[in-house]
Amino acid sequence: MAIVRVALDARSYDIVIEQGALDRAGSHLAGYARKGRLVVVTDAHVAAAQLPRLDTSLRAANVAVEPIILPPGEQTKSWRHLESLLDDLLALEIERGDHIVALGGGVIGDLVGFAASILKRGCHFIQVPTTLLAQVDSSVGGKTAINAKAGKNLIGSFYQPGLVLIDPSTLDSLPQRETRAGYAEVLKYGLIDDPDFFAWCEREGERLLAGDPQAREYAIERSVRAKAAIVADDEREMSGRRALLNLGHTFGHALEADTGFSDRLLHGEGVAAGMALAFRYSARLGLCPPADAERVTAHIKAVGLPQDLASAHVRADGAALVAHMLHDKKMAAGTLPFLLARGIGQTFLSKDVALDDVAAFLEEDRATAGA
Ligand SMILES: NC(=O)c1ccc[n+]([C@@H]2O[C@H](COP(=O)([O-])OP(=O)(O)OC[C@H]3O[C@@H](n4cnc5c(N)ncnc54)[C@H](O)[C@@H]3O)[C@@H](O)[C@H]2O)c1
Ligand SMILES: O=C(O)C(=O)C[C@@H](O)[C@H](O)[C@H](O)COP(=O)(O)O
Ligand SMILES: [Zn+2]
Repeated sequence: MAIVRVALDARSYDIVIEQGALDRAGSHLAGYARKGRLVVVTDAHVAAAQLPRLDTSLRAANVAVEPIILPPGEQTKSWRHLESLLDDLLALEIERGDHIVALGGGVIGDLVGFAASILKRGCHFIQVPTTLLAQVDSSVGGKTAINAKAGKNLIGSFYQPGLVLIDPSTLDSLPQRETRAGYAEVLKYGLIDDPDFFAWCEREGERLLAGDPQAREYAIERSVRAKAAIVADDEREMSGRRALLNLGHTFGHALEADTGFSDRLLHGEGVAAGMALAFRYSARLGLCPPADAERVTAHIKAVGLPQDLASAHVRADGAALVAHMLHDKKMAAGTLPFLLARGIGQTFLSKDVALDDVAAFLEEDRATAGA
């Protein structure tokens, strides 16, 4: 078992990583139950694959689980589902002191975190992430959100959980495509500022994707340690440090928006293509050695993730994709700070990017990839 602390003064909390933790949920979570019950919000896939483990363990500790089961998928991060979730929580007479458990991937974590942050002006919540993406990224750091017509994650809050309980064995039931998408956010930590970790991913990534328990636990712990340190330093993305976690996301969110947030392109797939594009754009600007951009592109392709517009199945032109980027939350005074790289492990926030140049690059990149 490993415990990583997210140090945020009164909002500090632990991330517990333990193989089989769901089967010991009684000992981890019973202390958070009021009147012998815990409300657990999950989606239909996770309810089938993992909820019984949590339920059995909590029942043995005399805690009844009150489940709220939502439809799976990105479309659930919406006003409609937020409203019905809030109504369901109120019907269960949730009090401000109660803890709501988010059992699932990033969709459930982001939605439940946002609901908890506004219900009765703030109830406690606990993250029990069940996808690789949620275990290495979304369950940590307190970004909560739903999507709006105008774009991704545009309505939300910073609201930290009280505990993150990670059981890597929940990934045994995760579809391979979802594991691969989550791997993009693992790679991200190496590309931001940890070139040794990127090299580890090049050597051991296939073992991690194949479900090797040691590789999985190593990658989860190394990722959450990296994220916890960044969040402790810049909780609300004010200093620029936390913005590094957005590597590949300005491109990625625009690609996701182009697909209408459908399952044609998962978040992690958009981020994978977005990181490869960010490295190639950095190389085109003369900032990054072309060999590094090629290495990043090659690894992303080798693990079966999209690395350009064609492999992300995006047909929109550069200008249309840039129009989506105008909704990015980093936009300030009419300019969009962009995550670029001077090399692998050397990501930085640039304020010198012209969006018409980004549009031109996207068209060139599409033509080069097709050539
Ligand atoms: N808040 C943050 O810091 C942050 C960080 C990264 C991503 N995100 C958000 O996270 C979302 C993506 O999260 P995700 O990739 O976890 O997707 P997801 O929550 O949609 O889960 C992916 C799919 O896997 C299923 N699933 C989950 N766990 C399972 C399990 N153990 N066994 C079987 N099936 C399982 C789900 O039902 C779903 O169909 C996006 O909306 C993204 O914006 C947020
Ligand atoms: O935690 C962060 O900070 C991140 O940026 C993590 C990202 O992986 C995540 O997708 C996040 O939701 C994107 O944030 P946004 O502010 O661009 O919506
Ligand atoms: Zn992300």
